[in-house]
Amino acid sequence: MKTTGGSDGAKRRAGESAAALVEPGMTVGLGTGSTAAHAIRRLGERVADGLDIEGVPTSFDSRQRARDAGIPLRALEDVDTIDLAIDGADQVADFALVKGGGAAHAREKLVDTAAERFVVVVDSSKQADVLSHPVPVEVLPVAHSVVAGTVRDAGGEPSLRRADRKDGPVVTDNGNLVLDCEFGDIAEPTALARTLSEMPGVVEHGLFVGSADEVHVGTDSGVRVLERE
Ligand SMILES: O=C(CO)[C@H](O)[C@H](O)COP(=O)(O)O
Repeated sequence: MKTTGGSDGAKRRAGESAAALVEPGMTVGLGTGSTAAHAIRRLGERVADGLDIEGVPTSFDSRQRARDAGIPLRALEDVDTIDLAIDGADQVADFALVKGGGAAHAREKLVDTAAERFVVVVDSSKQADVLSHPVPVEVLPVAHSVVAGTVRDAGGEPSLRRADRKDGPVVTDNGNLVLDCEFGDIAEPTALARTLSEMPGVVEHGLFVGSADEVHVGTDSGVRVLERE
């Protein structure tokens, strides 16, 4: 798993803080990434102590982690309600997020948006006044050149995500490709999200606007909890 952002201790504190919100009987969305992994590990410990929950993974990686942690799982297609989702982010500004550093944002958006309560877990290096992180855009493989052109027309600079340990592109859990799209400062994330969603060939993009209810920010000494009013 790629790791970005701040210290592992800060990520652990954020993940464990969110895991403490889970109550018996809940169906819990399990996010992807190194911070969400701490929440999954902690939930596994609570399950071993008798907590009765079901997890809904957002990726191959989070499913493997949850299995290893001993969390009973349900597939996304078998679930109609999710009580609480815990997921990481690449950048957070005023409850708007850029996600998809692990190329899992399509399923993450399904799970996180469906959840009654969506709790974001980050370390403080992910906080910003204005979003500026490149936006991952998952595209149908045949569409990557066309979408790259459309992104340029919209003022972005796309770059096909390449795999580290393989020649060629990253292929998502859904069999698609990812364009990381640089837009500079994103002053109006809602408008950009709509523009990206309307592009033919786009499966899902990593701008999450209006879905996060809480952000648990891990620091070197504790956790700051931000709640949306
Ligand atoms: O969106 C994601 C995966 O698609 C991750 O949640 C995001 O990349 C943050 O990861 P990490 O906690 O490892 O920094």
